Amino acid sequence: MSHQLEHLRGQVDEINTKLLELLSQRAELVRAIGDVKKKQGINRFDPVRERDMLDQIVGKNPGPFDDDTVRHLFKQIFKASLDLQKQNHKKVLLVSRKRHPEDTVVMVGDEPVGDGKRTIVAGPCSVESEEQVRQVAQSLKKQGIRLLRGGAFKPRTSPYDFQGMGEEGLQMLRKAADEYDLKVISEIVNPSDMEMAERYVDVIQIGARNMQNFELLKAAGSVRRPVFLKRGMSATVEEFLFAAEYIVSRGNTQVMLCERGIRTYEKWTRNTLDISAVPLLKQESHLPVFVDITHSTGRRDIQRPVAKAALAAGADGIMLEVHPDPSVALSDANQQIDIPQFETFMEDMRVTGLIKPAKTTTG
Ligand SMILES: O=C(O)C(=O)C[C@]1(C(=O)O)C=C[C@@H](O)C=C1
Repeated sequence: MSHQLEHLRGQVDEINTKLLELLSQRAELVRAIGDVKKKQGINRFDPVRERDMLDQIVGKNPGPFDDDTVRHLFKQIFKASLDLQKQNHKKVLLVSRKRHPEDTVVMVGDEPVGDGKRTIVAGPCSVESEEQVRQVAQSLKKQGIRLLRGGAFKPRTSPYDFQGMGEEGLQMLRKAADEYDLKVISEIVNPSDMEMAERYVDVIQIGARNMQNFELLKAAGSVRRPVFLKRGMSATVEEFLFAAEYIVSRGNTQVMLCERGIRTYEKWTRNTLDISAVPLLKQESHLPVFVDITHSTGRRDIQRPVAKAALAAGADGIMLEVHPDPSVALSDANQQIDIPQFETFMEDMRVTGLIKPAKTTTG
């Protein structure tokens, strides 16, 4: 490099440093302005002030930059300043990892979830009979799985479809779970049912259709049971986290998140599994993250690779539907797997090393 070029660059370096110092000083002042504005309830963005400043600056423009370029450069500074003011006042959510860097381990009775081992939640879409639930519970026990799911209150698209067995269904789930030392997870759709649900279930599920039912979320925030919150079918990841915040901000910190596919134009799957939501949720939040492989795909033939993808992407667990005879199921007959298929599925998961071998084989 010639001496002359070196010298000129040296001068530019010095100016860069000065500019940065000045920009940082400006940023501190702007931050302080932001605080004052917040206290006084004034809008952060002030186009009139920006226009005045630009006019003043351009009026003093000595060149060689033309006025438009100067305007553009300063507009970038105003924009960055505005962002800084916003950042300063953006509330850090309770569900955020910024607030709580360690993973939350949710205790479902004596069963930890989110502690590093992968958790499987399985069971029929709907509770249909004592025998049906019992058969599935027995199969879970054989696989060393502790969390039994089953729908008793079914929010269905059509009002003419099976609506679930209600409290009687919860009783059946409890009975089967107690027989095989399992934990019950079931969806509650009405805030006034929370108290009743606490008698039968170990985990309250909030379904996709209710993810933004704020009264239900508040009610779930007040119960002494962990909550399994499913992502709404059209909810953004941010909206999903805000829904979880509703629960946690009411005092219930035991929340698990479940990605269950979102609605897109794709028709070959029931929903589109948003696999990127898994690492995003793990990054942004400290709560355990699940993937519902049944609802996200709506088909049996791709459940295994999807389960593997979910676990490889960092999910703490997966949820799937198992029915003794799916072809006669009262809901979601096309997507549930039967018990032999479930056993093969579990075997495959173990071979990959993603799921640990079953501890218990009795029952
Ligand atoms: O002066 C203000 O009210 C500010 O908030 C500061 C500032 C700036 O960067 O100068 C930032 C954003 C507003 O749109 C206008 C000006």
